[in-house]
Amino acid sequence: MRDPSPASHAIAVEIAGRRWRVSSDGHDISIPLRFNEAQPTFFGAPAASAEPITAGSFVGDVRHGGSCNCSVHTLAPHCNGTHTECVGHITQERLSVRDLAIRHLSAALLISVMPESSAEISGDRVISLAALIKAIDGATLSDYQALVVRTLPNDASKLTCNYDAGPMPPYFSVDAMRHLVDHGIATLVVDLPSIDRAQDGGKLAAHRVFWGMPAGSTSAATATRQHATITEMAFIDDAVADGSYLLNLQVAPFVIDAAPSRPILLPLSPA
Ligand SMILES: N[C@@H](CC(=O)c1ccccc1NC=O)C(=O)O
Repeated sequence: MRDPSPASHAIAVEIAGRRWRVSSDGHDISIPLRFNEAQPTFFGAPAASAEPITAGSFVGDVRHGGSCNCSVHTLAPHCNGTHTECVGHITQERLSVRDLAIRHLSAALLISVMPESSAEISGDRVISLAALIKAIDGATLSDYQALVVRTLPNDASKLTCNYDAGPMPPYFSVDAMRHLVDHGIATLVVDLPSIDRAQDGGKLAAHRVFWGMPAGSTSAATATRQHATITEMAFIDDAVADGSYLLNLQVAPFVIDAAPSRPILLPLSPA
């Protein structure tokens, strides 16, 4: 039998003119979605649930005598766990993440950010431009197409957090988001339920900046960055070190604005 050690699977890639070695020893940074069980929840959405189908004498549950398991699953992709969204999240045009999330492989920088107290809204914590720059810690953001943001503190409570019950979750300042756009970040992955304040009067200001839209616009024609995607409610275990990765963003092919997704980080080292 061939040696199955990870080193034997090492591959080299060139991304935007830079050569990297890729380790096949990847990290899945999605939250497992356990239907009818503990899961994250946001914005008053019902929990993702599963119900066996019944048809005549058939029941889609082997435990109840069915020949096989077959359920109807109900979920709100934006609210029940890791999902990737496209500009169709905020446009009148019904654009789908299946069509727009076409960047399957990107060079990604993983950073850990400590949100700061908001100067504008007492009690809020924000990823300000200063907090972002501190976390980037001298790395060259424009070498990457993707940014993965782990917010601090980080712990397993993010796997099942009820974001409606606790304090307002942190969110990005518009300045911080402009910085990402100015440096060409097209794929953003965060462990927050939203990059904007959960209750923001419908502004979604950071979302609009990221998709290159003017404030208040709901027209896809105004979006200068239609292929940019935002992945929210990822979970990046502390065992995954800050640094460079190849990001493989796998998204369920739902023809809607957002779908459950599974970002995989494969460690990159300079070749
Ligand atoms: N902040 C918006 C709502 C919002 O952003 C939102 C609502 C439901 C599910 C997801 C949302 N945003 C996610 O990025 C508002 O207050 O109208």
